[in-house]
Amino acid sequence: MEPIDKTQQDAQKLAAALEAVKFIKEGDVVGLGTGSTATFAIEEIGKKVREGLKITAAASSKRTEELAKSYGIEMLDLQTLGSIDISIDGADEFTESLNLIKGGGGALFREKILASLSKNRIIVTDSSKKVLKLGAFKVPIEVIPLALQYVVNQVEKLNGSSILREKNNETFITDNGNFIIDADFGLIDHPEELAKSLNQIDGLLAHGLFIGLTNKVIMASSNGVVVFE
Ligand SMILES: O=C[C@H](O)[C@H](O)[C@H](O)COP(=O)(O)O
Repeated sequence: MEPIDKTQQDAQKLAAALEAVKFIKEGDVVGLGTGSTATFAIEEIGKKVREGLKITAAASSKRTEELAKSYGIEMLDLQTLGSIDISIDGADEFTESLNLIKGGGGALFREKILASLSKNRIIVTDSSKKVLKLGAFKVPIEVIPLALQYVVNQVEKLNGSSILREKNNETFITDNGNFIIDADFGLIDHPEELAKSLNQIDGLLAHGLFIGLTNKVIMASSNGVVVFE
């Protein structure tokens, strides 16, 4: 991980986002991610739409939906979409094998659906997100409220300790009306196995381990833009 300050980080996020937007073609259905890096991409797409680019898009969160609409991007309903041509999203951590942790902003479930529907899945990041092993960033897990304690118990059986996410001293509620627990598994040696185990827990709607859901990571660094694929 490269140590960078906030200004450098924002410049890198912008550089990665601009690079990713170049992959969008006329007529594409575009999946729009959530978070500060995805926002740079959405702003750039909005600019291109105003210049005449014809695309439609689907959003991974209510925040993104509102933002995209404010830029004049024509939005489609994710619920009825059969496929997406290209999606651009951020990540909280990634490895060179293109495994990710996502969900720092709580949008992981819709982001996973969006990625699963997408033919070309691009992740945009600054250089602080690149790690050798996932897990320094706690794994966000969206939980149906009724199943909270059950899911916490099951996560403990997988050697994870959970914290219920709060925002402004209140329990954080996702766009889907659920809770998020942030689970600490330490550094994760086998993310595929952990993801499979988490998938089996009833009441767990989605976890932030994105395994095999990425085609390309575009990372900006102090040495320029690097693409992992
Ligand atoms: O739920 C939020 C998403 O997974 C974000 O893409 C992720 O947290 C990265 O956000 P940012 O670009 O703000 O670091």
